[in-house]
Amino acid sequence: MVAPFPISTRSEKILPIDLPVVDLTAERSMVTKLIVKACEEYGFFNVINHGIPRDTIAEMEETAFDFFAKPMAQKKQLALYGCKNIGFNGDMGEVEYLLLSATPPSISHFKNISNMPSKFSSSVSAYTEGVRELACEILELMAEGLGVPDTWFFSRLIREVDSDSVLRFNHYPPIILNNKDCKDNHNHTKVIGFGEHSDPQILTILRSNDVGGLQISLQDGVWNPVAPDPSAFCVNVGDLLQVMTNGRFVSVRHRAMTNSHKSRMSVAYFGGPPLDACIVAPPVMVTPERPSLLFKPFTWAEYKKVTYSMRLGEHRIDLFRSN
Ligand SMILES: C=C1C[C@]23C[C@@]1(O)CC[C@H]2[C@@]12CC[C@H](O)[C@@](C)(C(=O)O1)[C@H]2[C@@H]3C(=O)O
Ligand SMILES: O=C(O)CCC(=O)C(=O)O
Ligand SMILES: [Fe+2]
Repeated sequence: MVAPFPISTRSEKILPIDLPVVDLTAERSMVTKLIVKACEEYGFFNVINHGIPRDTIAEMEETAFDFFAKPMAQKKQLALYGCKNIGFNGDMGEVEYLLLSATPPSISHFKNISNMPSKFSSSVSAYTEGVRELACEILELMAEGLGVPDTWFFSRLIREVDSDSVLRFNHYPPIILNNKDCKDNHNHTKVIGFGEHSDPQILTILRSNDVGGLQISLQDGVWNPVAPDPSAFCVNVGDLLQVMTNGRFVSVRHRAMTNSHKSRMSVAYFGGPPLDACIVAPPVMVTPERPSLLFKPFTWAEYKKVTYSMRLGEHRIDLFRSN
């Protein structure tokens, strides 16, 4: 019998890892070095002492849980709500979500969401402003660490009023499976909440509750579960940042698995540039190790169009490699 949910069936090795931890209050040159190393080796790192007030996070999380607890008929009235179908090309996962445009991150913007209490718009706005600022700060530290003379080179793109950023709330309800074939060798469920993919934008700032599920793939066929840390933000390099660093930073594939007993909730801010922004590495990223541009220049509109016409797990960045 075919299970009614996606289960990972390929033979896979599961190897838990600890992500690098970056303390934003540490000495600046140490922070920039650590970030650069983490982005080269893992494409992911955790940020602590990030400055976003605990209340801002707690309020956003509470309103999101309240929303997902509503009856299905009510949730489905909202065009921004999705359940099990991811994108428009047949991808499925054991997830329900809200997908909001995060540009511009102002209270008035989120007020336009019909049927939502004003508490939702104010808490989501405050959260979005916090994570956008955090993303900009991290992008400036990255530019500094890479020796890019204009330290606003990356952050400017998501600060622009017409930047194309997105906020996604993912809720993974618990799924209990008794069959031992549905567990990996670490006794985690093999039910896929959000399938394997890389994030297409510049930088992702992800936060989850204390339920694990995120796995990254540093090597083909190997999945590395990462422990959740609700007091930290998990930051990852998107495809565009890989292009703008001429391949020095890696946009690493990842996925989210469901838990057998607890609900996982994650909130991801995807910092994206304006649609007409030209994506190309600055001259300083062309070095003896990378003597030419690895990718052809393109606009975000061109890349986004390709991304949204493809399946979640496809390697879209390969289409833009220089010959
Ligand atoms: C299947 C798809 C969903 C997605 C658009 C796409 O065609 C391929 C990329 C997917 C992704 C992954 C990261 C983000 O969650 C997202 C919002 C994005 O920008 O690219 C999703 C897209 C989506 O859910 O619409
Ligand atoms: O829920 C998670 O931890 C990951 C979600 C994710 O990768 C995404 O929304 O792009
Ligand atoms: Fe992702």
